[in-house]
Amino acid sequence: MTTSPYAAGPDPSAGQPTRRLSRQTDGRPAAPVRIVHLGVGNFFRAHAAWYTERASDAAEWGIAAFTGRSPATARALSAQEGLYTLLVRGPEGAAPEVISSLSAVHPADDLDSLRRYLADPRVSVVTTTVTEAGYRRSSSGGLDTAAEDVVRDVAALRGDPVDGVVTTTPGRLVAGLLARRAAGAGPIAVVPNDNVPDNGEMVARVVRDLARAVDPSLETWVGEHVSFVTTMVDRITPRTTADDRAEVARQLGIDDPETVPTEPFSEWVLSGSFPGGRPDWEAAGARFVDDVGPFEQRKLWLLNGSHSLLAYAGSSLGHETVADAIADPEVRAWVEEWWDAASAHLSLPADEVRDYRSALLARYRNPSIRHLLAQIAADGSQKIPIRAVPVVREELEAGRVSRGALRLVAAWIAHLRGAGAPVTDAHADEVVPLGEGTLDEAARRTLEWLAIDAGPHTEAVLEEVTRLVEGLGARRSS
Ligand SMILES: NC(=O)c1ccc[n+]([C@@H]2O[C@H](COP(=O)([O-])OP(=O)(O)OC[C@H]3O[C@@H](n4cnc5c(N)ncnc54)[C@H](O)[C@@H]3O)[C@@H](O)[C@H]2O)c1
Ligand SMILES: O=P(O)(O)OC[C@@H](O)[C@@H](O)[C@H](O)[C@H](O)CO
Repeated sequence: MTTSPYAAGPDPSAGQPTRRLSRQTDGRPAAPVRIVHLGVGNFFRAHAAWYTERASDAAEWGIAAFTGRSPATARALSAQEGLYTLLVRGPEGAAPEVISSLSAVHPADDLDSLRRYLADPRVSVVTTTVTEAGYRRSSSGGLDTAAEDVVRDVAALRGDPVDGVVTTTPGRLVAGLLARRAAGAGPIAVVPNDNVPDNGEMVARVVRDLARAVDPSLETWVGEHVSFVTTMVDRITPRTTADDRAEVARQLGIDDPETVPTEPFSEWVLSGSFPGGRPDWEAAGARFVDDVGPFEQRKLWLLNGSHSLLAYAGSSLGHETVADAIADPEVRAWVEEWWDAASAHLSLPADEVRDYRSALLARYRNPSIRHLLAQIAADGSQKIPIRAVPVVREELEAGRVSRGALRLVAAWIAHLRGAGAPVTDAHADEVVPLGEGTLDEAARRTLEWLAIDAGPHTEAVLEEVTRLVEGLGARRSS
């Protein structure tokens, strides 16, 4: 499906003439919009948009994508009529593919278009990829009703359910669902594609909480008309670099500022119903199962957990990318130790776990993927509780003060205390102070914030965490 379309454009690669993407020359018309997506980041374009492109019925399923916040991506993608290049980077080289499944791209604040799409009975799926922080959850998992933007959204929709101006993802979903209910447009599926356990129930909860706050009868309508699908998503997709854009120019003669680099591996496991229909995503390799839980636990603990360990421990040693960090024998040993701790609590056959671990090592070592540790380090407040804490707790329940599991917590504490990648966190005000003061104080405060109650092992856990933070510091200065 590699194509070479274009209208004249600037040249990003040393004098070589290049063209810009356009549908006229690409030859593929935009499919009718039947899917709405919120959050047009790189991952969505490497994953759900790619599966939709590859569905056997792709010509019937166009996506209207909305940015998460800023309008820049909508402007850039609209200028090329939704087309963009996916650059699949494997160890053997890079293969570009022009993706055409985005039929329209809108800025986040184009609420009229969002409401219009959701009021259309032909639209039957809403997907989201807005990062863990985008769902505006409180630490209890429900909607953060104290957050200022959430308070504003509730007031706006109470005051004007038809035109109220909202900014959060739950607010935008509820605004769209109000329009759908008013139009009698029928049932719809909401499909979150972020790395959050039980993400279907997670988004159901914030939507119901916000719906109830706006209009209790809407919560009932949501219960009857909206299916929340749970997913496990996997495809390592870094930020775009100038090299990616130049590679596309070199291979296809296209200047595509919206190029998205990704790896060859991809996985999408879904559970839930689609009452209004969906694309034939299985044709592209998606799997529909009764229970996503075991897949999700395997991926979140083994992949994302080790990613976070690499991000905090690896960056504190001066490594910049996943490939750099995993090449450091000591860091690799820490990853193996983390995997040993996590693997003990996975409900999957041992040989499957072993194969998954060795496949992960190969993916991390992929020399043509430049995945920055600083990107993975962002929003630890949302990630450590789901990536590290369950394994620490399982180990404690098995009577073990697990060095392999606690190192991830220790590495995050070192990060909060200034080591390695800078702290970028939606809850920085809350978590940066956790790392302040003496190391003992920081460890106690952080374990309490993470609700790690080690009971009789409390002092042993504190000692281990302190030793591990010091160990990282010692390696740093050696
Ligand atoms: N990149 C990967 O390798 C990968 C793989 C699997 C899953 N994911 C999931 O995808 C998410 C996005 O990753 P990405 O690589 O596309 O990142 P990205 O930075 O390219 O895109 C993030 C998107 O989320 C939106 N967003 C961010 N904060 C938001 C907020 N508070 N409210 C609303 N929208 C918000 C942004 O506007 C953007 O559209 C991750 O957080 C993760 O849960 C990523
Ligand atoms: O995307 P985040 O920020 O949730 O986490 C960073 C990485 O661990 C993650 O993006 C992985 O690359 C991805 O989950 C692989 O499928």
